[in-house]
Amino acid sequence: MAPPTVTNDSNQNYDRLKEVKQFDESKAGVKGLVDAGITTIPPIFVNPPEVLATLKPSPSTAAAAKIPTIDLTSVDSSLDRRSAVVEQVKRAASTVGFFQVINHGIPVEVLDGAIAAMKAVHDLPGEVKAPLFKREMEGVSLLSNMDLYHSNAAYWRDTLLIQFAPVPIDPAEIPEVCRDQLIDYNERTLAVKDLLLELLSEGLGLSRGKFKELTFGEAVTLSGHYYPYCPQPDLTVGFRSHTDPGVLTLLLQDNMGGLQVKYQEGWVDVKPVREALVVNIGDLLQIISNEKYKSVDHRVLASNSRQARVSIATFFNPGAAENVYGPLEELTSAEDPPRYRRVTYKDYMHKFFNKKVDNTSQTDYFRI
Ligand SMILES: O=C(O)CCC(=O)C(=O)O
Ligand SMILES: [Fe+2]
Repeated sequence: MAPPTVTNDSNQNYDRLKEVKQFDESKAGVKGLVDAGITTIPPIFVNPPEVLATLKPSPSTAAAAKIPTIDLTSVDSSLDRRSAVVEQVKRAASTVGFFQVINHGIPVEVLDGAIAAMKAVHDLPGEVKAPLFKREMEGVSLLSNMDLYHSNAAYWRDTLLIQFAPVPIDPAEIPEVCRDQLIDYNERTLAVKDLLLELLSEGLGLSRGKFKELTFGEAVTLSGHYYPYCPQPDLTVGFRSHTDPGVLTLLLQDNMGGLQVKYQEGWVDVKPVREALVVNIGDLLQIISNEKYKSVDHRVLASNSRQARVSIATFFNPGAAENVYGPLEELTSAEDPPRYRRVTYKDYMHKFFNKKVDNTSQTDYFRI
């Protein structure tokens, strides 16, 4: 592995590595900085000018029309309903790459309980959280800036990561303030994930169980994000623009807003819809579908609202890191030859964690 690079193209006249280490070793995350009462953000968080230039609101953000809300009622009991929903899912997956689902079967109390529990963990006193801060993403960990030592700009967010599968988690590892709520939420998302994978598979003309055969969704990582108050939201981001590297992401967001999707030259807001789950296509689905489905760049803005934003992203990934994925034979032809080279899930993830903050999409690195 190449040695870590720790430069910030826009501001090199300070010791970035030293400041990055200091932040890392504080084991307090971004919330710790806010609790300490900072009024300007440390230079390691300042994003490159080409990114900052895109933070201004763009004129066309007619979000609702672009990011559809799909009603999952009766997809399991009516064939007509099912084929109508497959069409809607397929259309969203092959254009904007994002949609929201309602009537997904998870009770609203479970959704609200999960968000409240996640907020409660991040709001725990610093000394209680410090032992949870670690860089290894196994079991349960608190993490701020997973790519801290490789990236050229840090972002304004802390995350509680829980690796639920394929290796089962010992529940005792999960902090008590959120344990029951997150276990419950996680279990209930699995049925939604199974259904979505079937619908997406059907949308490509594949068998209902094709994605399951590919082990999609066997790995489950729950990421509880906390985006605290930021005194200078025009200099950094809540989370950098990226595509999700895996198969499929289910996202539960609170009502604060800030998630944006890059679509047709502009940034479109993913407006919070009560009781909905946001679904987005990951890079592996774009690759195996030979780009029939789109994994689209998205980001989260930093905000100077005093109320933190909380979201829970569940990443559904292949069951084994050694699995190799490329465009499926069924989905390529002489007229539509494979657009990507075959890659192990592990190598793909490695690239994700070492990507620079710039305006390129990660899938481009694997394009033929
Ligand atoms: O917090 C959000 O709304 C989005 C988070 C996200 O995109 C991610 O974790 O990959
Ligand atoms: Fe994402």
